[in-house]
Amino acid sequence: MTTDTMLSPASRFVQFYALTKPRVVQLIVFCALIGMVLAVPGWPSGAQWLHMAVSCLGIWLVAAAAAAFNCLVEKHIDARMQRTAWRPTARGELSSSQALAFSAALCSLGSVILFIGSNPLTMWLTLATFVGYAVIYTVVLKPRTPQNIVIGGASGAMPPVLGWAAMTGQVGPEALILFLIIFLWTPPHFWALALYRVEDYRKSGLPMLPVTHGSEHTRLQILLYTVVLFAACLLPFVYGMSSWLYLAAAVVLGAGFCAYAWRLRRHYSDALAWRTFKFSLVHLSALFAALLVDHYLFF
Ligand code: HEM
Ligand SMILES: CC(C)=CCC/C(C)=C/CC/C(C)=C/COP(=O)(O)OP(=O)(O)O
Repeated sequence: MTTDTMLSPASRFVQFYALTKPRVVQLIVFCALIGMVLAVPGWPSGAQWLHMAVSCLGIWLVAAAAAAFNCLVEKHIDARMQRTAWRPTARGELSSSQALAFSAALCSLGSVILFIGSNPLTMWLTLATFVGYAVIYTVVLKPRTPQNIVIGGASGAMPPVLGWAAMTGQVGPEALILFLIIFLWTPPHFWALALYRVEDYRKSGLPMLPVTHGSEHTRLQILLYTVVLFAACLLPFVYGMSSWLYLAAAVVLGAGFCAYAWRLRRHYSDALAWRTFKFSLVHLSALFAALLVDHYLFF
């Protein structure tokens, strides 16, 4: 085993970077950016682009800090699950103090950037989101209730609210509509993954829905949430935030998610659950991309 002193700086960087759950945080920041874009009528000025970039950096840093704190808190749980056992904290390659210092540094830097480069409200809301995910979800809810990801999903749904606040200094109804969409998207997103990882979660001792209530109940919940999500995704058009282009995307993507959920309910397979999980990522990414394109074409 490579000792700490033998690790190159690049290898050490890779270890710390892995704690930030980069691909998750990438979509988190993209959703925050869409909140920023929708808050600014028309094409942004140079100063507004700079403001967006600085705000995205601050949000990325705090989200990365939250993910790293989650890895620290769950290192023993991660070590018991095949999907997460590779993580540097689970393998003991990074100590708890190293992970804590890394998370604290990212969170502090991100907070200062938001306070100075964006506005105090955005900093406070982002810190509240950090606490919501890293403490309320990870420490309080996750080990105790199968509703952990529904309640904890509120923190994951905050990015568009943060983006809107960054550009306006307030929280508008448009931002809350985007919050609702991600809030309703999270349960089918996660429960599809939890279905094919159910044995992993059973070993971990975590009360995820497929473990506590079984596959059939979970698949019904996924279907119910995707149907409600379909309706919620129409709200940007109904509220006048978006036009026909977005509506078409919302209908096609929402119908696709409902179709996956319906098939999963009727004929379960791990392969279909995995494809449903992967489609959830396509759904949210493409939906928010449609908001972006629609905004610049019509607003
Ligand atoms: C409490 C809410 C959420 C839970 C419990 C959850 C759970 C998960 C889990 C367990 C994975 C697999 C990660 C891995 O195996 O490394 C995952 C992947 C992912 N999640 Fe979520 N998620 C949540 C919310 C979100 C939100 C709000 C977003 C973005 C807006 C998001 C974006 C992603 C992405 C992009 C991936 C793929 C990561 C990869 O391919 O490595 N998730 N999610
Ligand atoms: C702006 C800001 C502070 C954002 C924080 C929100 C955030 C980072 C949400 C991440 C969502 C997510 C991947 C949860 C999975 O956690 P998990 O512990 O269930 O996943 P795991 O089992 O893969 O560790």
